[in-house]
Formats: sequence, structure tokens, C-alpha cells
Amino acid sequence: MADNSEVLLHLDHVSKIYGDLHALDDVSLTVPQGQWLSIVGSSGSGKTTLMNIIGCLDSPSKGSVTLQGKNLENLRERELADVRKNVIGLVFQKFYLVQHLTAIENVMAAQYYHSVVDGEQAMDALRQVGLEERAHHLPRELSGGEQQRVCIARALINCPEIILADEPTGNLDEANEQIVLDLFKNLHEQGTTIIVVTHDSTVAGQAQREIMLNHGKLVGEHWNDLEAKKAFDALAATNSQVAASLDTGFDDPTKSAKSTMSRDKA
Ligand SMILES: Nc1ncnc2c1ncn2[C@@H]1O[C@H](COP(=O)(O)OP(=O)(O)OP(=O)(O)O)[C@@H](O)[C@H]1O
Repeated sequence: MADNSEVLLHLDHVSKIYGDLHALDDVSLTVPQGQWLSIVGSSGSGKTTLMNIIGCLDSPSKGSVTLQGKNLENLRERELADVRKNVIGLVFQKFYLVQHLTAIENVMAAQYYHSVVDGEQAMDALRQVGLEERAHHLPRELSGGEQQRVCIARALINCPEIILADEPTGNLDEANEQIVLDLFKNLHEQGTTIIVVTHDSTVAGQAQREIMLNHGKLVGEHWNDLEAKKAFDALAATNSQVAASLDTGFDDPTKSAKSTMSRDKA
């Protein structure tokens, strides 16, 4: 497991503004190498916007994002594409599998994007997610859980530094959710940084750290791994660039998210 002592990602006073709406409002966040982080918050609180910015799929209106020491603002489109390709693995709730390609062909299509097509390596990625036997089936012949595992295999083929997952278990039953969480656990143990957006408190609770967004603002933080918190605080004490952890906690992200939603509706 990575020791969380190096900064991988830093957001400095990031806002994303659409007209009058601050989808993200002055968010500062530091994620050390190897951290498993959950992002929670009610619908419309800015979670996907934050993920898109971290994943280099969108850029902030204000503030800056530094990934592996590089300020993303200074990168050309080609360099950004390289970051997307080589550093980040994306997993979505909607699987985005190509329906007329088999599981292994879907993984190989992602390899093609990375300019290496290697059937053995694709099969290895499927083996890692326990799907070797289903490699030659089409998505419609696979269960929801199996399709999500193909997506994870697809995200793994370039050995990404970070897995960004947006509601990765949103469509899955409990058994399949557990399989996906176990995969994330293995990846985390191998040192991969994992950032997950979720509405599900069980999924959120697997992370070392949970942060909560509300109306685009970072409003609360909860640590499930106190050793990781200690390491983070030590990092913040020695590095003035690190956004210190918030003092404001929250009990149950799902409950808080729901109560925020009902407050919004009132
Ligand atoms: N391209 C856009 N143009 C205008 N407003 C947008 C755009 N993208 C997002 N928003 C708004 O920004 C806010 C945050 O959206 P975002 O999708 O990040 O929320 P979320 O927390 O991921 O929500 P959900 O849990 O429902 O997916 C919402 O009010 C949304 O309507």
C-alpha cells in the first residue's frame, strides 16, 4: 500500500461557474498518492463536476489543478490527452461498453486507444477482475456486475495511477457491489489512488477518507482510516501547499445527503 506521503493531486480554490450557478465553489483539496477517497453529497452538489475536472474532462472557471506536480492549465491539449490516457482510469455507472464487441474486444478497443493491442494483456486484465471465462461474451450476455467488471478491466489496461469512479456500484446488487469493492481494495493495496463518487454509505465507508459537497462547496470530511489521517496531517504540517483536512465532520453521508435534499426541497 502507498504510504500517502506524497501529493498526487491538488485543487487550489477551484470553482466551476455556469452563469449564476457555482457548480463548484472555491474547493481546495489535496489527495496524496495512494489515498482511497469518497466524494458524497446530494444530487446537484457538484460531485460529477469535480470528477470531470480531476479527470481532465473539464477545466475550472477559477483556481488551478495540479496533478503529479504539473499544473493542468499549462498543458497543451495533446499533453492533457496523454494525462487522460496514461494516468487516469475511468469507471462509470453507465458502462459505455460497445455492444457489438465481446468483453475482451471491449478491453482491446481501450488498448487500441493506448496504441497497444495485446490480447494476452487484455485477458490478464479480465483475469484480474475474475472474468476470464466470460471474455468472449457480448455485453448483453453479461450481468450488470460482470459488465462493470469489464469496465474496470478496461480502466486497468494502462495501469493508471488513479481510478476515478462515478457511482461504480449504482446499478449493482449487493453481491456484485461487494465484488467491485473487493477489486478496489486490491488495487488500493497495490498503491492505486482511488476516487469514488457515490450515494451509497456502504461504498463511501470503504474509503480511507470521505468528503462531502453541498451546493458546490466542500462542507465536511470524515476519516475512516485514522493512520491515513495522521499521515495526511503530518504531510499538511510540512507542506504549505497541502489543503489541510476540514474540522467539520458528518455521521452518515447518505443520511446527510438526504437531509440536505429534503432541506433543499422545503
Ligand atoms: N454543463 C452545465 N451547464 C449548466 N449547469 C450545469 C452543467 N453541468 C452541471 N451543471 C449544474 O451544476 C450543478 C452540479 O452538477 P453535478 O452534475 O456536478 O452534480 P452531482 O452532485 O454530480 O449530481 P448527481 O448526484 O445528481 O449526479 C447542478 O446544479 C447542475 O445542474
